[in-house]
Amino acid sequence: MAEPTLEQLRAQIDGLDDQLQTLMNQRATLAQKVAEVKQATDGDAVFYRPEREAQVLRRVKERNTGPLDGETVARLFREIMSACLALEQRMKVAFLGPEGTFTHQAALKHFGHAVEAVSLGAIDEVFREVESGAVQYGVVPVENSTEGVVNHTLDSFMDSSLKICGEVDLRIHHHLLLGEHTQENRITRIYSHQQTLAQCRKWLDAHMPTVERVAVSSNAQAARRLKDEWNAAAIAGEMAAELYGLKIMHHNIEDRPDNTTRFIIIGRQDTPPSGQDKTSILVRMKNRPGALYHVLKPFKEHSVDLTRVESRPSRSGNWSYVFFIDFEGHRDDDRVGRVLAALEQEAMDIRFLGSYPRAVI
Ligand SMILES: O=C(O)C(=O)C[C@]1(C(=O)O)C=C[C@@H](O)C=C1
Repeated sequence: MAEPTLEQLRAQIDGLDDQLQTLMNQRATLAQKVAEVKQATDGDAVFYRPEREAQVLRRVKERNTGPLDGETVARLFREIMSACLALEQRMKVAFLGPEGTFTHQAALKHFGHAVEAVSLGAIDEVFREVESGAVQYGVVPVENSTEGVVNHTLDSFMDSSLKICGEVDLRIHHHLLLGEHTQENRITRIYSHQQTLAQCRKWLDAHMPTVERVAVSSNAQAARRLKDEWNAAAIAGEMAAELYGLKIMHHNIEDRPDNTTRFIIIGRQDTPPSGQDKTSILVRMKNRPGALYHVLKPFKEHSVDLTRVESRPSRSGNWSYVFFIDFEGHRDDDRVGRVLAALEQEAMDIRFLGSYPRAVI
């Protein structure tokens, strides 16, 4: 039989597109009905449901047979759900700005593009806006695989009652960016966030040892500066390059190719179990010998896997320590309940920061 012609193949694509569009609208109509049910059962209805979204996306990946890869199909479904949720409620999500930061990218990766993303200047402002209800959720960086924790975020939790309701992992690529008037051999200054400069230290030492490195408040801020400056370069990601119309002179100049940053989503509600969850807590201990041992023992005894332990001096006196701990499981799981009960006996104070679905995309 003869191969189908271009016209025939396109006619088949048109037919499938018609069906896809009808199905997407049917799905959206169901989401609107879900919104009515939520509103009927609760006057103060919560429309965004992180546990359900994680389950939907996991199912997408599990049933996928290709040729599109699971990650790609999940991203498409991410956008469909984002658009469906926007019909239920147009959500405002604050992030550590300015626009074009990796936190901005993380916010859109997690919520899709149908939310109103609100850029704020500092991590504690993001916390404040979520607390006041001016926005429903916030996105802040928490941990970087090269430089460790983002201290501002951990500190903000010490004074806040907000809950973690999700996490996002982002592969971070840094590029050397130039404005249109600057020649590479004329660069005298390089702007970037202090953590980014640290993450590209080896590349900078090898290729630009004499150029001054200037730390600014964010990579996007560094990119934005190039508009008004000559003989300067910035290190930032692709989104900042696009947003501020800059040339990428050198791609992927980060010292470690597996450089990832972890972000968290903060909100005001608790999240029910999704089946594959993590929990974060803050534990305050007396500064006595073996404090860390006493914190970790219950996890071993009840076979709960830790994913991160950070210790910080407490700000409320010299005699206590604060541990930020992430582990596998949900607060409603029996094993996790037993660990928390055991920690209650050991600690001066425990604060539950949230149980939330493990990142899916
Ligand atoms: O299942 C729900 O609760 C819905 O509102 C539907 C839906 C979806 O589009 O699948 C939309 C938003 C929620 O965050 C979760 C899922």
